[in-house]
Amino acid sequence: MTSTPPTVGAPAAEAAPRKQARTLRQAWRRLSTQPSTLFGVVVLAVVALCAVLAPLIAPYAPEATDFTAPLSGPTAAHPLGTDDLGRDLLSQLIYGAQTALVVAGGSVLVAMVIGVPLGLVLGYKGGWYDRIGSRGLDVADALPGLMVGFVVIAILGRGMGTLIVAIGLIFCMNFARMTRAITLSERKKLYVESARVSGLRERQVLFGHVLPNLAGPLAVQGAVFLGSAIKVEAALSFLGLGLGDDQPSWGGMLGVAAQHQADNPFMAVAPGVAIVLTVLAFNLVGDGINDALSGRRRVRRTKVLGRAVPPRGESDLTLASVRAAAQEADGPAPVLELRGVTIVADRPDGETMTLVDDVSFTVGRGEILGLLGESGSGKSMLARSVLGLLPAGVRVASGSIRLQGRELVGCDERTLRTLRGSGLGAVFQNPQANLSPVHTVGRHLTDVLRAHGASSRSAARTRAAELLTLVGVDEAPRRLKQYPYQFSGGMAQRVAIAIALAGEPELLVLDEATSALDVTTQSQVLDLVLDLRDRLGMGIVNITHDLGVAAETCDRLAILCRGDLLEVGDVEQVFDRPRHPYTAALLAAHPSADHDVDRLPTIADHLVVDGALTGK
Ligand SMILES: Nc1ncnc2c1ncn2[C@@H]1O[C@H](COP(=O)(O)OP(=O)(O)OP(=O)(O)O)[C@@H](O)[C@H]1O
Repeated sequence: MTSTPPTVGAPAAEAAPRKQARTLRQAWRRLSTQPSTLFGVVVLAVVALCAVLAPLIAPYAPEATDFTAPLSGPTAAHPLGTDDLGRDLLSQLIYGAQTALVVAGGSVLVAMVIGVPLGLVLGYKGGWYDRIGSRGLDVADALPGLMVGFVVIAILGRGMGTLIVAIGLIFCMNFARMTRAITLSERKKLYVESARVSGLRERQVLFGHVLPNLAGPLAVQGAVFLGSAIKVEAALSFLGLGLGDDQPSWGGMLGVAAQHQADNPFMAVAPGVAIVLTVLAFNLVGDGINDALSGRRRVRRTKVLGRAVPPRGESDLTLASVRAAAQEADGPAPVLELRGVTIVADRPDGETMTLVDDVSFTVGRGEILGLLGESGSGKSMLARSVLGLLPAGVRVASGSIRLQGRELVGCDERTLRTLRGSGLGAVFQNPQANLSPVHTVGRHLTDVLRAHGASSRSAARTRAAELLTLVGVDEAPRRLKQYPYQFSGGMAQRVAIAIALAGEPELLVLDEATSALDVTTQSQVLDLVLDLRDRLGMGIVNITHDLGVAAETCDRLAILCRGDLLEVGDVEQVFDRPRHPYTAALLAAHPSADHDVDRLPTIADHLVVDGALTGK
């Protein structure tokens, strides 16, 4: 192996405990500067203590009646007075905390159990599932919550379980909506695509990778709905539809107080204050969690790519000759074979827009083919068509994509899944975004290894450590326990490569895999790729903007421009004797330290391309 494992990961790992301590300190500092959240936490702690210690601290049993002192008002024996049956209001208030927390916790759990999986599936599947499901959510949401509660109680009868189910049903649509909305954006993230590409089942991707990333927003929503559930429970109990008279609840206490409003107005104060304070506390804590999470949210780096001037001019090459040359250059048994692939986007007006036009090339075993072209030339669409990850509304309109002779176009998701990971591996641009932040590196690797047949968790863990070592990560057993943030960019990209290799793929797709790394790390990762190619003999498609990366790593280059394949050739030929003027212009536009120029060259300065050739 030619690459020397960089040492950048080690200091990053050593810094992890310091980072965790810093995060806790920051969280505490944030909390201490939020007195409202502190207030909420204290109130909830008091309510929880009352609920847990009720049998110890309540002066009487909640149902104990003192017929000598009904509606007594505050006295030494009954500090908050008694109700119409002589039951001690302080004891009822304390035991009512149990009811409030159990009903609130239970109903939010029911709402989550129904709503979260529903939202996950709608958001992840998209398309018709989402359209029909979202309309269903709209209809369910339009029903007044209390009416839903009345119907459930009418069917199931009064009781704690019924109340929990009724309130859970009222809130489940909110959880479904929120989960759907977040999943819609999460599913486009690289870590989800990486998990799919590595061959994990849809269920594993959804519940193992997407769901843990919803934990923050769900915690905020859960806290707020705990408060709302207490309000609904109080309202139903107040109306006499909640718990039986023998079960203490704050809403029930309010209901009794309302009947004696004229002769004993004091009765409503204690349960009213308890409800208001507890609901307020849940909301304040929810806000606090939200603020803490937003404070931790990372600013993601987005790459802004300029679009070069469109090609114009003349050339002696024709697209037909390039396509023929691309096919002639084929080796005897290509791993990947694209024939006449045309990718289109469906427009809302029913028309289609061609993104990639009639592209053919092959990648041989042990060969690295570079896909070069400006931003928007169709490199990623081609790679995604191979991986079966084209975005919604974009499809392969014609042509054939064969992986080891197996046709991928028109393949169903199940077949694609078995191919991904075992036949195919992919590494994307941003190494940290490739990995779910809530799972350890070991979990990432073992999930994929289990999906590809590792016999047991311990076998998967052993193989995971071997893979980490293979990609140059030292102290693999220890690093398996660490989270992606504890890895430097270069180390995280090595982990992403290890995951891509877990299924021993025949073809590896690198989509700008080194663009986000600094020059030194980039060079180390490229060395690793070359080394792995030599040792494992897989074919590699390397998508890049970087001519230096292409020259250093690729055997052949395919030049794309506006969806057309302009030229395919050996790397020396393309660099030394470009056949197409656009290729020459692209190479000439590469900034060089040797040139003493006022203005960097652009493609427009050099370009002479025949309109017929580009087809535009
Ligand atoms: N979801 C989409 N729907 C419709 N068109 C799209 C979609 N995504 C990309 N395109 C278009 O497809 C064309 C090819 O895009 P592609 O992402 O493959 O380019 P690229 O060469 O990979 O660019 P970059 O190097 O910037 O990633 C572009 O014109 C782009 O605007």
